[in-house]
Amino acid sequence: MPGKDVAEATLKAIADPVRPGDLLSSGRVSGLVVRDEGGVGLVLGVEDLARAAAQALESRIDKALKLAGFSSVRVIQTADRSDGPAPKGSAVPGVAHIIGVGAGKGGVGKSTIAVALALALKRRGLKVGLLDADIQGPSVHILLGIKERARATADKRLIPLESHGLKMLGMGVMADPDKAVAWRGPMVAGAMVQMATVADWGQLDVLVVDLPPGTGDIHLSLAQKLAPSGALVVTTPQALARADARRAVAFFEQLQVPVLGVVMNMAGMAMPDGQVLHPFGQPPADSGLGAEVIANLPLDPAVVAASDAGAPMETGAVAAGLDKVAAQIVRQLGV
Ligand SMILES: Nc1ncnc2c1ncn2[C@@H]1O[C@H](COP(=O)(O)OP(=O)(O)OP(=O)(O)O)[C@@H](O)[C@H]1O
Repeated sequence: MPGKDVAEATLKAIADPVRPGDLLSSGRVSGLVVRDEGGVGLVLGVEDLARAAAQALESRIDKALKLAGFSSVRVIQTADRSDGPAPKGSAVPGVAHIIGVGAGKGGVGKSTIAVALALALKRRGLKVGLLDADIQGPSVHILLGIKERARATADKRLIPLESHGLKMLGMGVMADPDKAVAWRGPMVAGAMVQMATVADWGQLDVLVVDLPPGTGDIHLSLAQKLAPSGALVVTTPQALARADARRAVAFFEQLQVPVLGVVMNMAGMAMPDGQVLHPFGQPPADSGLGAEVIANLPLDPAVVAASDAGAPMETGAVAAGLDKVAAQIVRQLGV
């Protein structure tokens, strides 16, 4: 299976049609991801190319990478929006803003924080939906204690389930939740986009999307198809998790999804005698993540019990931390 070095060498061999240098040195291509199954994905900046030239370049990249041995090539064309106005709204009708919650590493509490963020936004009086985009490892329905399955309207639109004042959809509430386990990346991403777009969400102020860990097809599709207003990255203070979180921050930026902030989860654990333990290390003064740490949340055993009971906590230190995060996000998005 060809690796990232092969993809880079292939792109370096193609001259940029307008800028000096090749497709990599000119900054034309970013967000290069090579997947285990032999697929490759990248972001192609086309702001200075006419439509026909952009299409021609995309086909040239597709052909060259397939010739180099990649089984599938996914190119996302973007025009630079960095100087543009504030986000105008999502690509899902009726949904004002979409916020992705991601993490570089698994198990850092991303789904727990996605649920807690959705509840904090709801407490501010907003209409909030929650989409579990972790198609192959869904857990949001468990965290919310949902046992039913989603039904569809007569015209085949999915009806989100309602729980704890949120609307929710995800693979875990579909008729056959285990069928996605053997799906390839593009099918998984397609399922996420379908759940987001072919659902009757009604009017939502915010749709929170719990992304799978890492950087892959789902993240690319979120950026390309759903026009998210921003992303939140969750990590623990552990160096291993922070290294992956830094990659996740960089990936969102390459996809031109603004990173609204980083949540440092399990950043300390208060003992009954007042001592604070740091099982995942002390949060460093300079996180080096490339985005602002907007909350340090404690490790609270009550959160584990509440998660297992399907009754997420709406009080306590973690919920209070998320109230501050929600307030900041609402300000950033102008909701
Ligand atoms: N602040 C916290 N205090 C205590 N436990 C927590 C906290 N945040 C998350 N957890 C616990 O950590 C575990 C992992 O959380 P969660 O499933 O949300 O992580 P994740 O990053 O979404 O994992 P995955 O990558 O597998 O989807 C769960 O048992 C959860 O209850």
